[in-house]
Amino acid sequence: MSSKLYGQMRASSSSVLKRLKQKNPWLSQWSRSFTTTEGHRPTMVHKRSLDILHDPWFNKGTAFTMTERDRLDLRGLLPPNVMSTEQQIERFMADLKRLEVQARDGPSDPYALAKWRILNRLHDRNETMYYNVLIANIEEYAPIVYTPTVGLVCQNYSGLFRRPRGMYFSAEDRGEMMSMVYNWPADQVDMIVVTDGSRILGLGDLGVQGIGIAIGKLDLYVAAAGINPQRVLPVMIDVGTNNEKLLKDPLYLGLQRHRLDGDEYIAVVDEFMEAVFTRWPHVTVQFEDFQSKWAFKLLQRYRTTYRMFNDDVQGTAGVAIAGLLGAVRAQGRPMIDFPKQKIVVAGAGSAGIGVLNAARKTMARMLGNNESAYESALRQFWVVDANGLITDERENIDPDALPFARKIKEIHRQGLREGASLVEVVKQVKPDVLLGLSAVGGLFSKEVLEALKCSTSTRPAIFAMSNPTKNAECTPEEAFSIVGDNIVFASGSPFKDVDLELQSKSGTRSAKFSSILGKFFAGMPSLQSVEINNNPFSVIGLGTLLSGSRIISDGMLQAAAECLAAYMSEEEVLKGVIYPSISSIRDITKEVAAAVIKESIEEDLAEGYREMDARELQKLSQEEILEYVKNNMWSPEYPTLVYKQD
Ligand SMILES: NC(=O)C1=CN([C@@H]2O[C@H](COP(=O)(O)OP(=O)(O)OC[C@H]3O[C@@H](n4cnc5c(N)ncnc54)[C@H](O)[C@@H]3O)[C@@H](O)[C@H]2O)C=CC1
Ligand SMILES: CC(=O)C(=O)O
Ligand SMILES: [Mg+2]
Repeated sequence: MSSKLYGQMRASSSSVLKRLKQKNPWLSQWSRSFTTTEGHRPTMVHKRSLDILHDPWFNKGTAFTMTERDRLDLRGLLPPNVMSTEQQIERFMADLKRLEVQARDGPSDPYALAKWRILNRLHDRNETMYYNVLIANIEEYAPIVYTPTVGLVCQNYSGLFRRPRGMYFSAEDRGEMMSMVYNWPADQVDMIVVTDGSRILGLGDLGVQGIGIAIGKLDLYVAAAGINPQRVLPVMIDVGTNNEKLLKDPLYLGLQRHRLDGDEYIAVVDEFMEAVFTRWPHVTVQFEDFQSKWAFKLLQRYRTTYRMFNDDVQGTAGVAIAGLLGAVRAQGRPMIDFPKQKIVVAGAGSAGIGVLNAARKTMARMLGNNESAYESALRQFWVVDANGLITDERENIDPDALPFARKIKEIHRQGLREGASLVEVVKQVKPDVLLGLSAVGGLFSKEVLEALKCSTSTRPAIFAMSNPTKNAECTPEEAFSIVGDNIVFASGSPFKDVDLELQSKSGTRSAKFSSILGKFFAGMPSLQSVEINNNPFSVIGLGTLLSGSRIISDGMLQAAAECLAAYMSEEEVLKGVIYPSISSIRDITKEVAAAVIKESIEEDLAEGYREMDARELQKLSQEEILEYVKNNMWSPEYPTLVYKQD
């Protein structure tokens, strides 16, 4: 193509772009956040021709310039019109939006799986564009790539599986993992999310199909925490499944045998950990959706030797603490009043116990951080599991739940008993907070919510944290319509906006609730409803990576929680808005990651990252740490590609 003709094409594409922007204001917003790569150092690739088009890390599709097409032997392999990134996204979005004409209602969206498929295909062919689409539309598509749709994806994975993503280590690979790990093409991996598929969201054992959760979480980490997608690795450890349906399913993709247990199970996970830390010594490994039986054991086993954390135990706890402190502030009280809160927790699994341990620790610190503070904090919790209220009369009590078992004498004085039902407990305790991590949809029934109306709090808080949407303990609509509008509400999965006719003293008014993705970067309420989800804790990964911390300490997790808690202004919190909007997720990430780095420096755990060694890190001021984080957050931009022979 002559340079004149090429120049005309560029000019015409810029006028097309202008017209597109007039028609679609969101495009202008997108292009502001998309910085040009002109003048940047080119990226060397060892591939040419079709190999590049088939590589999602390097593929730009129709956006390859004519000079690049010549340089990389792509000429003739693409339609001749060179498109701008804006045009590419416009074309893609037009396709995706076709499904949305009658489907604007989030979780019950009948096209959710179709949207996931379209996005997944884009992910397979062009990662840069995929993350541009996700970042620019995070509120809308986080519920597709993550909860609730990711749950549906995992349940249907055998049918949806097309191109493999991530790595699979199975019980059959024992003895081979140290070499297998070198089959992954990237020399650098910063973040691994690993699952054994034994407890996927609230959906139970989904075996190998649980890989979807590791993929979905990492998608958000890239979009929200600015982790480089070329350096993330979703992993499935397939030790079999105890899901009888999958064991009989001829289309099931995993090992069709019952799960390994005991020492055999540990040997597989040990081998995996050794292999990945041998090849990538600086990686952070996040354990996700392991059944509680293993979640705590593996955390104890590895946390002082490897850079790892368990998101369901520790990430959930961090975000819940931020929310619980926010709920105290929403009552117009100082955070230091947290140890006075009466908290009923439904669910004593990996997530529930993780939250309880962290809440106990936070209260104890506020009460003096001594033994008696730890003891007296325990009086603030009532824990209900599948067998009712847990007391010291319970037989075969899970050791992790043991500290929270109430003394039977004390409980009798409160008019309760071992195994008391949730509604009985709420009636007698009149709690400030009712928190659900039970995986039982509708557990906060009309009766339970009616009982909460007698709460002694000026503003009771309801955290219906179970996922996906159908497992939420109650909906915001139920909570607000039964308990009243003077509550704080947060959910684990997003709920569609609802207009409620709320009876208030001033008459009937309409309230709009919206929820967004919480845990990692919780909620985006327009009134009091918000999503609370451990997602903000991908930031732990970013903070750990950039500090080069040897391990992830309790202090680093606490620093992240406190930073998240302090993020909201007094005015917002008094309105019941206790978590920031997901649309500000990258800004929150920066702040929280900086807090994690600072803590790791203070605890003398930081060893530095790339050119920033430990000594340099220690010299950084607060502003410089923020700048350092910002400069190291990945953004989706096409690099200029230059071919280099191997
Ligand atoms: N929003 C968030 O950030 C997070 C949400 N979760 C969700 O929390 C739920 C639980 O996760 P895990 O603790 O790992 O599961 P788990 O299976 O380890 O624990 C579930 C607990 O709920 C209890 N339970 C069952 N039926 C109950 C009932 N009728 N009343 C009271 N308790 C009952 C069980 O006895 C058990 O203690 C899942 O739905 C998961 O998706 C988990 C992590 C983070
Ligand atoms: C959000 C999450 O980690 C869970 O539901 O398991
Ligand atoms: Mg999880």
